This record gives sequence, C-alpha cells and structure tokens, in this order.
Amino acid sequence: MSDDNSETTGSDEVEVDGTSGFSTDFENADLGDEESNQGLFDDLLSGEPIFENKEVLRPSYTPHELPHRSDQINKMATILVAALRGETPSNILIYGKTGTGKTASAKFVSKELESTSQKYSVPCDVEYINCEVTDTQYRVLAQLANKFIDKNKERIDDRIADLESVLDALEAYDADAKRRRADAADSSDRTGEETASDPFDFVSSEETRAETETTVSETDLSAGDDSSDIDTQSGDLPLETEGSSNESGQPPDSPPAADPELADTGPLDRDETTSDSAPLPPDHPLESTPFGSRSEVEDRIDELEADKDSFEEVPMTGWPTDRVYSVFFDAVDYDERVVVIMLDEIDKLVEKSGDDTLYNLSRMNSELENSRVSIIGISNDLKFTDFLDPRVKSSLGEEEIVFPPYDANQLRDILKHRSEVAFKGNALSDDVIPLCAAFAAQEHGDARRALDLLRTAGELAERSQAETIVEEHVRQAQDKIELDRVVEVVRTLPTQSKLVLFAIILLEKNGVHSINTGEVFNIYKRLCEEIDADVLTQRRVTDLISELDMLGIVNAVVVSKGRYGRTKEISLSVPLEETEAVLLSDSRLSDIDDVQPFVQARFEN
Ligand SMILES: Nc1ncnc2c1ncn2[C@@H]1O[C@H](COP(=O)(O)OP(=O)(O)OP(=O)(O)O)[C@@H](O)[C@H]1O
Repeated sequence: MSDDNSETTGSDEVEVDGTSGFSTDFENADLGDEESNQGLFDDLLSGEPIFENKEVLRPSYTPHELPHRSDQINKMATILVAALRGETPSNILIYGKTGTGKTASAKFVSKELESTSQKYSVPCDVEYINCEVTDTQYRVLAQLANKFIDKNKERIDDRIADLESVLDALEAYDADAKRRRADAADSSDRTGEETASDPFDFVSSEETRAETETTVSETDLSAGDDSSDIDTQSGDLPLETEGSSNESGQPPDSPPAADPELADTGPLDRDETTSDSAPLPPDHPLESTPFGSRSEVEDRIDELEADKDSFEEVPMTGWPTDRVYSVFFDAVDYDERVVVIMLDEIDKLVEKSGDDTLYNLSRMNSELENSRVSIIGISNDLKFTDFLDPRVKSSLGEEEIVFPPYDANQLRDILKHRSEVAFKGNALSDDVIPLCAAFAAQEHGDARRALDLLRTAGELAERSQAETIVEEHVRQAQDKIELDRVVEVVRTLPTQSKLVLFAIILLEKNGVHSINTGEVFNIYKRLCEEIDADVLTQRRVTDLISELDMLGIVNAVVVSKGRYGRTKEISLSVPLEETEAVLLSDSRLSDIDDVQPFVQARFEN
C-alpha cells in the first residue's frame, strides 16, 4: 500500500496539505464510508418486521398466564399455602414430559407465594436450582448456602435500617422533651412558681426502661404471639411443628405481625429486661418495640453487624461437603421462616451424584430450630425415583403432581395467547397456528416445540421478506428444527458410532439399498483401519446400529429372508448430505480421503 495520502483517501479531489490535512482527511473518511456502504443491512431493515416482540416466544420468557394448567397450579398452591401459615408444606414431586409447562407453572406459583408472603409479612423464601447445571451435592449446597447468606444479609440490613430509624426517632423525641422541659422551666420562672414535678422526666430515652420499670406491650412481640410461648432465654419464637401446631394459641391463618418491621427485627429482639409495670407513654419511640433503652437498640445493631460479618461465603470448590452442609444449614436456620427449595431436572442430580443431597435435605427439618424446609422436585423422567433410597423416595413424593402432554387444541390456545404479543397485527395467516400445534402435538404435546416452530417460521418469513407467515414457512421451520436436532445428535456421537453411521452413508451414497449389518461391518472395518481406530466386533456394531435406530438417525427393520434366516435392513432416516458434512467436521473422520475403494470392496469379504 502506498503512503501517499491522496491514494489512501480514494479520491482525487481531496487536496492534502500540511495545514488542512487533518480535517480534509476526516471529511473524506466519512465520504469514503458512505460510498463503501453497499446497503448490506438496508434491505433487511426496510422490510416491515413481522415480530412485535420476539422475546415472548423464547424459552427464557415466563408467561403471565398458563392456559390449561390451572388444575396443576391450584394443586401446588393448595399444598404450598401451608407456608403462609407458618407450617411446613409437604414435599412435592412434579412429573411430566418435556415442554409440558412444569417449570413455568412451578415458577409462577413460587412467584405468587413470595409476593403473598411479603404482602402478609410471613417469612417465606423460594429458591430455584436447575440440577442440569448444578449437578453435584457440593454445588447444590454451596449455591443454596450462598443464596441464603445473601438473603440473611439483606434482612439484616433492613433490620439495622429499622433500628437506626428508631434511634433517630429517639433523638428527636429527646430533643423535643428537652425543649419542652426548658419551656416549662421558663414559664415557671416567669410565674415564679415551683414546678412540682417534671412531666417529661421519665420519658427520656437516655434512661433505661428497666430503671423506670416500664414494659413492652404484648403487641410488640413478633407475630402477635402470646409472650408465654417465647423462650425467654434465646428469645426464639418456634415455628409450629407437627403436633405442636396451635400450642402458641396463634390460629394457623391468623394475621401476621402487627408491625412487620419490628417483628422483622428477629427473635433476639425480645427483651429480657422488661418488667410488667409503668408503661411508656404511647408516643414514645420505644413503646412499640421490645427494647428498654437506647443502649439496647445499639447493642442489637452491633449484634446484627457481627452476625453479618460472621457469614462466610462457600467457594464453588474445595471445602469438605459436610462443612458446606453446615454453612448451608446455619444460613437457613438463621431466621424464622419457611423455605421452599425447587430442584428442577432433579433426575439429573440423582443420575450424576446419587441421592445424598435429597437425603440430607429431606432430613433437615428434624434438626432445624427456627426454619422449615420443603422440597419441590421437577422431573421428566418418571422412573428416576426407582433409584432413590426408600426413605428419600417416600419423603420426597409426599405429593405428586402429573403434567400430561398438551393436545393440539391446547397447544393452539397457548400459541394464540403468545402470538398476540409476539407478532404484528396481520402477520399470521389462519393456518399457521393450527399447523404448529398439530406438528408439536405429534411430537409429544410439547409447548416448547410449538413455540419454537412458530418463532422459527416467523424468522424464516422475515428472512424471505414476506409480509405474512404462511403454511410453507411452518413446514420449512419444522425441517430446520429437525435438522438442527439431527446435527446436534450426530455431532455429539462417540467416534465408533460416527464410523458406523459413516459406513451406512457411504453405502447409501453408492446406491446400495436394503443395507445389511454385514455390509455395514465391512465398510466400518475399512474406515477404522484408515484412521487407526480400534475395530469392534460385529456384535457390538449391531448394537451401535440399534442405538442409532433409537436416536432416529437410521431405520433398522428385521426382515425374514425365508430359508436364509432373518436379517436387518438398514436405511438412513436423516438428510444424507447434511449428516455427512457434520461427520466430516470431526477432525478424525475428515482424515479419510478417498472412500470409494471401500465401497467397491464391499462384496470382496
Ligand atoms: N400452559 C402454558 N401456557 C403458556 N406457555 C406454556 C405453557 N406450558 C408451557 N409453556 C411454555 O413452553 C415452554 C416450555 O415450558 P416449561 O419449561 O415449563 O416445560 P417443562 O415441562 O419444564 O419442560 P422440561 O422438562 O423440558 O424442562 C416455556 O417457554 C413455557 O413458557
């Protein structure tokens, strides 16, 4: 490239001189950009977009409405309402095939549960874990421990803020008292009369309530409980447990704490130094608190700060599991509350690391003092409980909720709801939703698949700059999704299976129909030799062919050959060229250059 400026600017008209060189270059660069823009994006931008909001068709979107799931949602709510009464809800196992709305429904219910618990100031936390991602006991416990530590810290901050505002109120109250005292002294000086007693003497917050023998009214106590139920040593207010429910005299559905903020200051706030006489005046800032003096409030703040500092986050690896468990346990039990732990894809956790996590979680309640834990397990494998310890199995499956597959009509409703938000006014032709619903219902009533189809059809229509989505787009979308699935399955096959599949492809490519196992085996052997791979026995290769059949990549049918016995006839069930391309993208298989001779040699053995 030349150093000459006039050349690099690409325009002869531009003069470059020592003084104006910079600005001329700059202007020219703009011009150059404009000229070099070939409108790559302009065409695409010019078409009216079909989508109003594509995000609502993505799996990550949580819908506000879940048609055809009200039975399951109501059943979950009926079980979980116990948490709002301070009782422990039964554990729930949710089953159903993929895409039947299990996760969406469980998340919907837990959102409602949390917001209702906030509305009534009943402490209840829901934690969601996807066990496909978090699939060992260590990781599950560490993630839960850290989440509860964060929640505890947040609550402590709220409590400290509440207590600080009590201190502020005390200060203002004292200042006011002082001022009024001074006013009173002034006026008595002026009248020359002696004040018999100072009406504000006893209300100064500098003095302890113990000194003035004041008391805390019963409504000051958290959750409106009868004070006789409070362990005056620890200040704990035990949650109702089986058999002991209602011993506190609090009806299960009684309204929550009269003053949530102060109830929230925690079990330790109950004051042991209070006595029964001489109540504080009703407008005193400590009147509605369990504290007897400013210093008690300050001590409580210090205590909370110390608690906060004592929490130690669990690292994602490296600790012994029992230490992680104990941090998790303490974090959960720090506060009085009901905790619902939602374990999605719970079968993956059991498959990967056994049932220890579930065993530990399900026996926690017998040891927890302040809180209670309830588990919701979600699985699309109906048989995973067969691998569980019987104790875990019976504890986890206290309640079971089944999510049946959607039929085509139900899928149609679901798609209709979403499409109203997802697409522009007339973007859908009439037959699109019924066709997407029908395809997905054939699959196994999978709403995710139906939504994917609709979104992909929309994208294909958008790409072809069509104004409306039509049936053809849905069919193309179906092929594309199917191909994407095949590509993913083939890409992740083990090398030996890839070699078997490659052998089948080579035979098909060379016009061999009704391929039998022996033919596949001969070509497979040659391919192995070519890339120096171990050669499996013909019996193993037959097994691999059956696996490919189960994955839907090949079709293997047993046919009778009369007196020659029975044989398998194998054919490819996926598009040949695309599958071959995926196989050849594997670096080992791409070493095979000229495959023709192998196929020609197939009858030689
Ligand atoms: N009744 C419904 N109404 C609206 N959308 C739904 C409904 N059921 C499922 N969906 C949507 O279908 C998709 C899949 O649902 P979800 O993730 O809840 O399925 P799942 O049963 O948990 O599947 P998996 O077992 O594969 O996790 C999500 O995008 C969800 O929003």
